[in-house]
Amino acid sequence: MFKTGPIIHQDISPCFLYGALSDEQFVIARNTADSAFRAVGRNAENRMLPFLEAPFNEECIEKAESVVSHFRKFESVLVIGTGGSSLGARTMTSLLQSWVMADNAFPKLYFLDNLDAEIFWEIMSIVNPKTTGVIAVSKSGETAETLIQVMRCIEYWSGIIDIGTLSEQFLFITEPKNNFLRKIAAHFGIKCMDHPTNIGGRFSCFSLGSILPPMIIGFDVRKFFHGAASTCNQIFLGRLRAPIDGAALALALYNTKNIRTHVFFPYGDAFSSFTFWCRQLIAESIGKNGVGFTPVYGMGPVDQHSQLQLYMDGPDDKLFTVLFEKQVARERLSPNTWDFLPSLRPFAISAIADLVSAQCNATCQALMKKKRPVRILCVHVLNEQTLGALMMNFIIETLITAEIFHVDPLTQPSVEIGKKIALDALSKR
Ligand SMILES: O=P(O)(O)OC[C@H]1O[C@](O)(CO)[C@@H](O)[C@@H]1O
Repeated sequence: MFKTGPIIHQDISPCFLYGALSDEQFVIARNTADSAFRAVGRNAENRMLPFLEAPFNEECIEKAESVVSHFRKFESVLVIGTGGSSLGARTMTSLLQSWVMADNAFPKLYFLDNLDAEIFWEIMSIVNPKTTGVIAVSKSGETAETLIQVMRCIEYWSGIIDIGTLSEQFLFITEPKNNFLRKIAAHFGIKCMDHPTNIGGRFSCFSLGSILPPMIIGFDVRKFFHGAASTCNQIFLGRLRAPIDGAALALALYNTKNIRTHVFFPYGDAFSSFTFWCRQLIAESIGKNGVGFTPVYGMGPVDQHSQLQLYMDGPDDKLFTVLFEKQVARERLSPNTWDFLPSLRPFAISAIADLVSAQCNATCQALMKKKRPVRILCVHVLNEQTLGALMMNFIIETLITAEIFHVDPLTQPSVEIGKKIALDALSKR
């Protein structure tokens, strides 16, 4: 059964307890965030935000299902794509990868999302083209990192398998436009599936190119969609204020404390890819016209031992979002084994999950005592449903923040400048 009702819990009270922010400062920002939220609601009603509708649409799941079993036959699947054409899929996959790889039931997924000659050729030396599928995802079909890796793969595969069977192993997901990926597909007879033209990369986590790779390794996408759709409903029905209050908090801190940095500090490795996805969402959607928040990634507890000193005692210019999953104790303790070291009794009588939870709490308390603004986002368990809820929550929070700062969240015009310079330089070789 799917759980209904809010499945994520946000607590912003730590910002007020020790005076990082006053109630009055927050209330002013909350009024602004409320009217920005109403504007987002109007845009949604006018169907200008199709990605909010995406998790209500099973058609996309059915399209993915039509090719999932084909790709499950391979030993390995390479997923080529970058930015929003990879981060959503990676985030979903990271929930499963560890146990899936352990039982070998599904292909091993390799994400070629960065471009690195060493890693690319290392992966080529590991996989067997005869038993490896390739999925390339690019909305534009024109992204340099994606194209060059697709081209090298086709050359490499052609040297080993019959070129006529490339169509069996390759699949491209791209807009239905006459882009480079489509042209390559037409030339080699490779199957193409449509990426929605009206949904940009970082908002495409509920679209085919993002859901297909995790589905190949057993991700339950229906639960994921349900988590996102029910959270979307809760928010627009006024039953979940988390994204509105999150945006209000950021605005209040921006105005009163000049805060421009947003540190994500999750406890739980499974949050790691999610945080990278959030980073693109916040950076590309809001960072324009001289405004924006610089998203910073940390991971607890490990980064307590690298970044926390700065966060506690360095410049007071950051908002901290601590993400926490209530981890369950998995071990049977045998405290008597450690009777010879009485000082270690706290660890002898506690599970690893208990220590993680205590450390998360301690970090929040310590930051609060230093009057650093902290909000805590907690899920009971990080699974497909809560991940969908979290992603929807941050998408809506980002839309509200963009509305507050009068920037268009759907574009990233400045990224194009560098792309053009790189392409011009290569063309002159
Ligand atoms: O899906 P595409 O068109 O290959 O784009 C990949 C990524 O590149 C960008 O356009 C710019 O970095 C991102 O917004 C996008 O997610």
